[in-house]
This record gives sequence, structure tokens and C-alpha cells, in this order.
Amino acid sequence: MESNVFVGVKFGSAANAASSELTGHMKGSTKLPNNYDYILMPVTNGRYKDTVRASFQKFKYRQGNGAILMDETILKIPEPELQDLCIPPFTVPENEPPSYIGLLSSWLELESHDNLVREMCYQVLLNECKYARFVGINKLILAPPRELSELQMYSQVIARLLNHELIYSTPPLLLSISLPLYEDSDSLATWDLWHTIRKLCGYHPSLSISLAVPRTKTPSHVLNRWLCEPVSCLLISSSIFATNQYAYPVLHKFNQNLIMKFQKINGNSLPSNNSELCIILHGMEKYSNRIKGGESAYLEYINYLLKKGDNLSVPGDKNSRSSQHDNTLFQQQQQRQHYFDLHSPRLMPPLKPHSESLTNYVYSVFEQDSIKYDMYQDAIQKALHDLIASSRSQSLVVLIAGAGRGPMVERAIRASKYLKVLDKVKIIALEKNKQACLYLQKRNFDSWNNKVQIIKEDMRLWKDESIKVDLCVSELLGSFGCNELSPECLYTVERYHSKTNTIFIPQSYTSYIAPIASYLLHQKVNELNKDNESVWIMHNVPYCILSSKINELWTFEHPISEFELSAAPFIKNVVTEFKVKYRGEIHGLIGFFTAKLYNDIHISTLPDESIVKLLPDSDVQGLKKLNVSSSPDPFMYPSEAGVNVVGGKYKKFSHTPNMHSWSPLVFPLKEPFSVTDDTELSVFISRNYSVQNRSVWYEWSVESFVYLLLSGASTRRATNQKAASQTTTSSHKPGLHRSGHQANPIGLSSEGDGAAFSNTLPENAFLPVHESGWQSVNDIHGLSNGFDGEERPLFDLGADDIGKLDEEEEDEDDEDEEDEEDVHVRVKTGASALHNVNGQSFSLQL
Ligand SMILES: C[S@@+](CC[C@H](N)C(=O)[O-])C[C@H]1O[C@@H](n2cnc3c(N)ncnc32)[C@H](O)[C@@H]1O
Repeated sequence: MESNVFVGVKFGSAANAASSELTGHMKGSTKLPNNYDYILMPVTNGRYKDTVRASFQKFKYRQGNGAILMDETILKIPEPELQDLCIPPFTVPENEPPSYIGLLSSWLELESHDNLVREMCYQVLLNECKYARFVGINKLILAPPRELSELQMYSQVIARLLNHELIYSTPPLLLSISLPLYEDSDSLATWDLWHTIRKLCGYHPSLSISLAVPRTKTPSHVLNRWLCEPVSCLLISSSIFATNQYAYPVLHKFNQNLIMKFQKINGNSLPSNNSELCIILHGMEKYSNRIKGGESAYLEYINYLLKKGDNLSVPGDKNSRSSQHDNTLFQQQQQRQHYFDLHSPRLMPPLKPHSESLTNYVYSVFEQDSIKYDMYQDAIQKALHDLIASSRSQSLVVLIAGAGRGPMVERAIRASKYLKVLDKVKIIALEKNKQACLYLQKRNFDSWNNKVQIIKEDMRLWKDESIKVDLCVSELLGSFGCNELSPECLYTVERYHSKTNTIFIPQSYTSYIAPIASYLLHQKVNELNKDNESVWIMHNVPYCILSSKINELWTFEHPISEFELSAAPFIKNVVTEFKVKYRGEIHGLIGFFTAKLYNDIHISTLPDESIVKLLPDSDVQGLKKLNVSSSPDPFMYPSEAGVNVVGGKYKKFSHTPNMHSWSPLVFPLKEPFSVTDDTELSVFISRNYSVQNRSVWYEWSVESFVYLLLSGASTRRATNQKAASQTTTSSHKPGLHRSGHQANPIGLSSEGDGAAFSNTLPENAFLPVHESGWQSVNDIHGLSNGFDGEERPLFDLGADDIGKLDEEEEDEDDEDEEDEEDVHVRVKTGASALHNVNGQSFSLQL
């Protein structure tokens, strides 16, 4: 292994090759390539196939002739003999030989409707797996289904295999189904196939995929989808190579890029065993005489690409291929372990620094993020500069709220020194963690000349109103911005210790979410207690954002605005809508944040090149009401939003380069949530606060909709259905759903025959007003407001709206009369449970 990715080669011919060739290799006459990490080889050969066929036919014959005795009714396929094997029962030599990846028999008909054939298939696979485990092979590649309409049959055999203890006992074997990565006809067709099989197999952790890389360019949505699936091997045929000007084999730029992306993920989507990716080359013998360098040129080229990828994806990492050869084996193992620890994918419970004390180790990890502190220092410097320029006072008070071991104190001192105002600045370090305070005391004595006043206190209880600060610097931000209680903590500082012109760093922070597919997230959450609906920090867990945008949710500002204070300031409830263009399965909602430290200095954890759907801010809404418009600027920062943002609903964001303090937060869904192409996803998310329990928590749920197009002829029906379908979207409009249904008096024939007790009544026998079932129910509960089809809130404080509703409805009715055009009907296709109700799985104690 020269890279973080393994390279293998397919050796010899297929499973049904003449057994003599393979036994030749077993006798040692065929030389195995030793410059690869893996050799892909069929477990058994054509001879075994013949043996199985003979045994099966014999059984069938005896069964047909009634010659089978009662205790013989079970088919028993013999295990392979020595001559039936391609992979020899090898011994492990000292100098790390190439290992084997086994190819399971591809001639089997797993989809057969004949139960006996499927039983035979199952036994053959089991026999091959048994042998593989014995010789120490832990990765086995399975042929794809032959009959796409019979996936249930195919999957049943595989599911049986996966649930045999031979596969799942430790160390588990990894089965990998080979599939094309992409087909032109339907970009997600092969993903669909894989998704159906793994669903039928219950998301078994021992099931993975081997993808055949295409010659053509893979669309980014397909590539991104596969990057978060458990891909164990990339199959690279010599036929996808081109030749460069020197006649050496090379891959097209888009396939270089594809390999690099897989290398970066490097099997992180796989469950922890067998978690590295392997690139398998095959078919080189076909074209080797047409290219320079012969067969080995392909390997050299792949090694060259991987080396390049190593350097890019793990900058300066000692495990990268360039330095490996200089180290001893022991050092290499240590470095590998270090690399693994740093990069291994995991879910971690979010930190709760307000209610729990951080450890020395956690502080030391934070402090390695020099980029974050550089940004803060820049912000402090600019804020101090502005304060000095605007203040007549001779001294300034700078508070570091939640000082930890003091990195921000240090940066405040450096900024003051730079501005040559250190003697004018009084610095207070406020920290509730007693152990961290010891560290602060030592640093104050050793490095800060006892200039810093250290206050050991919880800032929510710190109410010494004699101290008013000019600048309050804090870093109480979680991966979702507000999830470490920054709003609540800073509010007390604001209330008791601020002046009218106190500057807060950060000035504001904003949270964002997007729906994601993440196979590993689903696996890991499943491994935990099923009832656990906690949020998690996702570290290096591959995911794919399924929506076209990431949505902005809410912002907290400091000082908090009068408007916010007048409402419940820390509680948020948002329903936000996403467009999902390509079908998929949602496993959770991923959360990011941006923070405006000071004026134009921002930090962001949003992924690079994210397109964010901005919230219309209140100013903008005000302007819209007044019909004021100005030129749209889709790439303006949301917190800069003012007049110019009108019409600009989207903005591009990137991650602050090299800042690594935060991995994203995830709100997992208990059950995977399937969506079709062109789905509209409605996400409800709330930040809740309980005075009784003194706690803050999040709740979330999702709903999906599709639009159906109804043509002119059926407009009237469509309009009715539209009303009905709207009932499904109205969870946040209380009352509306109760009156939307327009029941059709079906079953009541208009062909009355005049009989007094006939069941059939003429239509005109009813009063002209038609009451729906929902209205009837509302009537029972005293909720009905007549038959106007709309329910008004019982406590409608915006009373001036009354009357408008009727007008609007009348207008709508008029339109219905004239409108004979196509109508889009929004139909609900799915709804999840509400998660973490009352903070039962995760809450933050105040
Ligand atoms: C995320 S750490 C940041 C520490 C330090 N500023 C740094 O950058 O390394 C947050 C710090 O705030 C402290 N903290 C959290 N809530 C607090 C509160 N209510 N009162 C005082 N300190 C608090 C924690 O103990 C922790 O040291």
C-alpha cells in the first residue's frame, strides 16, 4: 500500500474459465502480481460449477422418481474440493503478500422462481463465504441481479446470507454488489437498484457496493449520491483510459476528479470494519500492446493519481504516500493510527459548556484552530479602533465572556498592543469552569503581568451592575450557532453590564439546515437505542445534501433588538421549504451556522459553494409592503441585508478556509424518509424553552409534497382537489384543515323513480348549501363559522383582516368560473414523526 487507498487487480479469467488454467496458478505455474495490494479472484472455478450442477440434477432426478427418502428431502450442495478452488488455501508469508478479494459465483440464478434453484444458489454462496472466512478473505464481490424486475427474489437470497452468523460474526465479512456507477438513460437507475436491494436487506452493515467507473462524465448529483454510500471498490476497466501524447494510458479529467473525491472519503461511508476503499484495475491485457509501458503503466498511473490525491486531501499528513517509505513500519503504523483517529467518521454528543465543565484536552483541541482566533483578533482590533474613535472616555472595559484557558484574552491583549492602547484597556476574563480559571490565573501571572481581572462566575448569575463593559467578546457558539446557549448567556451580560453603545463580538449568528442522505448516519443512529432522538455532531460522516439549497432559519443578534425582546426572544418556530430535484432517501437534517463577528468579519461552517435560501428579513418585508424595489443582489451577506437585498433571495457561501473547530450538527430522522423526483419538502424546526425545567431543546419533523398537473378539462375537479390537498399543508394554519374537504354526495343517484321510500334521491332534494364531513365535525365541536369553507382563529387579534377573507374567496370563485387552464395540485406524499418532543432525548440545561 502506497496510498491511503488500496489498489487491486483482477487476475486470470472469469469464474467459468477452464479449471486447468486456475489449477495451474494453484500449482504455482502462473505468477501472481505482487505490486498490488489486492488480487481479485473467483473463489471457485468452473469445475465447482459442474459439481454443483451434477449434484443438483441428481437430487432433482431422485425427487422426480420418488427415490428420495424422507430424511433426504433437503438439498445438500457439496463444499468445494481442492480442485474446485481458484484461491488456494495459502499461508501468509512474512513480507506482506497481496491479499485476496473473492468473486462469488456469478453463474447463479438468484432470481429464479424455482425455490430449489434459489436454495442451491444460497448454499453455493454460503460454501464460498465459508471458505473465504477460513483463508482470511474479508471482502467478497457479488454479481448484480440479472432480472431487474425480480429484485425481491435476488435480495431474499442475499438477505439470508447476510443474516447467517458466518457473515456477521466478528470480524464480519463484507459483501459487495457490483454495479455500474452511472447509466445515461436514467441517471439514478443503478442507485435505485442498489437502494432497493439494501432496503430489502434491512440496511445490513455487511452489504456494500463495488462501482464500475464509466467512460463518460458522471453528473455531479449522481457522484455526490454515491460518495455517501458504502462503496468498497471502484472497478476501473482499461477501456475507460485514453492515451496521452506519449502514448501512456491516462484517465479523463472528470474521472481523475471522481477518483480524488472517492479517495477523500476513502471508505468513510462503510461500517468500521474493512473501511478502506480499493481501486481494482481489470482488462489491461486487452490493450497493453497499444499503449506505452505495457500493463504496468496502468498501475503506475493510478499510483500517481493517488499520490497526488494524498497530498491534496491530507496536507502535510505524515501518512501520505510521499513520506511513507522513509519511516519504519512501527512509525507507519503509529501514523496510520493517528490518521485514523483524526479522520474516522463518528457521531459525537454535542458539548454543553454551559452546564458541564470542558476538559483540558477539549480546550487544547479548540486552541489549535488558529484561523478562528485570527478572525476574532481582527474583529477585536476593529471594534477597539471604532470605540476609541467614538468614545470620549479615557479607558475601555473589555469582557471576555467564557474565557476558557484564555486564548481570546491573549488575542485581546495582542489587538490592544497593536493599537497601542493596552494601558487604556481594562480586561476582564469571566469563566465559570473552576479548573479553567486556575489555568487563567497561571497565565495571568506568567504572561499577562496580572493585567487581567479574573471573575469566577456563571455569567447568567453575574449581576454586579457596577461593572459596565464597552466590548464583550465571547465564543459560546455550537455547530448550529445557538446550540450552546449563547443567546441566553449573553442576554444577562446585556441586561446588567452593557451600555447603549456596547459592542458584542459576535454581533450576530445565524443557523441553517438542509435535508441529507447519509447511509452511515442511519447505520450509526440505528446502532444506538432506537428511541434516542438526540441531535449529534457529525464528524467526517459522509453525507449528500438532497435539496437544491440550504435554508437560512433564524438569527440571534447582540444587543438583542427591542422587537425581539417584545416577543419570546429565545423561542423559534420555523417551517421552511426545500426543493428536492432527484429522488432519494432522507436520513436527517444537517445544521450549520455563520457568525458576524464584527461588521465585515464573518465566520462560516457552511460547505464551500453552498447556495443559501435567505430569510426575508423584517426590513425587506417592510419594503415589500411599501412596494419599494431596488436592484437585487443575490450574493449579499444576510446580516448586511438592508434595502439592497430586496429581490435577492439567494446567496453563495463558503466555509471559512482552514477553520476546523466545528463539524456540522445533525437532526436525525428515526425512519428513513423517501422522496421522489421533484419533491417539495417542508421542514418544521423549533427552538423551545421551558421555564419550569430551565431547559432549551429543538424539535423537528418533515413533510413531502409533489405537484400533479391536471389539464384544463378537469380544472374544476382539480380546483376542488387543490382545496383538499391544501388541507395537507395547513398544519400551521389551525382550523383550515377542518373545513377544506368538499365531500361529494357519491352513491346518491339522480335517477329517482318517485317511490316514497326509495334510497335514491334526486340531487335537487338537498338544500343548496353543501356541508362537508369536516364542517359537520366542526359543527359538533362548535368550531364552525358557517359554510364559507374557511375557519377563522378563535382569538383573532388582527381583527382588521376580517372581511378580507370573504373578498379573497369571492375573487377565487370568480377565477374558478373562468379558468379552464392547467392546474397544479399539491399532494402530500409523506410525513415524519415530530422528533425530540419536550426535549426527551436531548436538551440543554440553563
Ligand atoms: C466554547 S468555550 C470557548 C472558550 C475560549 N473562549 C476559547 O476560545 O477557547 C466556551 C467557554 O465558555 C464557558 N461558559 C459557558 N457558559 C458559561 C456561563 N454561563 N458563564 C461563564 N462561562 C461560561 C465555558 O466554561 C467555556 O470555557
